[in-house]
Amino acid sequence: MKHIIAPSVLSADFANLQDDVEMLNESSADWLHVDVMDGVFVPNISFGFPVVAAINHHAKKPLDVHLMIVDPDRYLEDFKKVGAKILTVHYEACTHLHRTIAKIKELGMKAGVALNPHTPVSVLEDILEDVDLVLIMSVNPGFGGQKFIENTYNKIKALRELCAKRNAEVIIEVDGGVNKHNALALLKAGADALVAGNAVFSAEDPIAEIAELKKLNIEAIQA
Ligand SMILES: O=C(CO)[C@H](O)[C@H](O)COP(=O)(O)O
Ligand SMILES: [Fe+2]
Repeated sequence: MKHIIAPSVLSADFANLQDDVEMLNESSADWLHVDVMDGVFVPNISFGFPVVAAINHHAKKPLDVHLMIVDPDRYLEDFKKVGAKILTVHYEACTHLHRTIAKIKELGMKAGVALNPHTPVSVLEDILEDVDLVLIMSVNPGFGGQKFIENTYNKIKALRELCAKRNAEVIIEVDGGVNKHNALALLKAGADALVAGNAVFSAEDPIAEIAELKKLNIEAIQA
């Protein structure tokens, strides 16, 4: 278990992005989660390379880039150039996932694969040894601030079992509707990394909110 907290800048104030990135630098966050949406794979467009580069320019923590785009192979090198340290593609968006994962690692980034809520973890059985991270979507991707899907707990547990069966070490990340009320249960189910957008940025004191999520981590380790 790694116990990583990754606030999602999708919920930041885009007109004052530098302030929010600096706030995250000062916080106990481990990674900055960066959601790239193309308006095709998901029904929303977020931002592209110049914005990711600008975030990276001010960030003192690794960028955990979540690509919600079709045919991500076209842009892997570009995301490396703008500062991605962890690059996650969607299983549903890749025709040759094994090749895509190999290319991400060849470029010197950690390679992740994301699953939509309807996609069972079993589809990853033959790629588990090759990936560094699996991102389980706990909402349908495309927007921040959505309601957490409860079946996520079953998926985390099933993925943990699959990892044990295949003797694979992967970081299990959960993304969507995560907050201080469900975080501990997610960690206990076997999650290593939690993404939180709305919960952090809608809080009166985002730094305290992140600290609270980190504190839950400590409780989980001790449990
Ligand atoms: O990938 C995402 C949406 O597709 C975001 O990372 C996710 O939704 C985080 O936001 P919130 O915590 O507000 O649900
Ligand atoms: Fe995300």
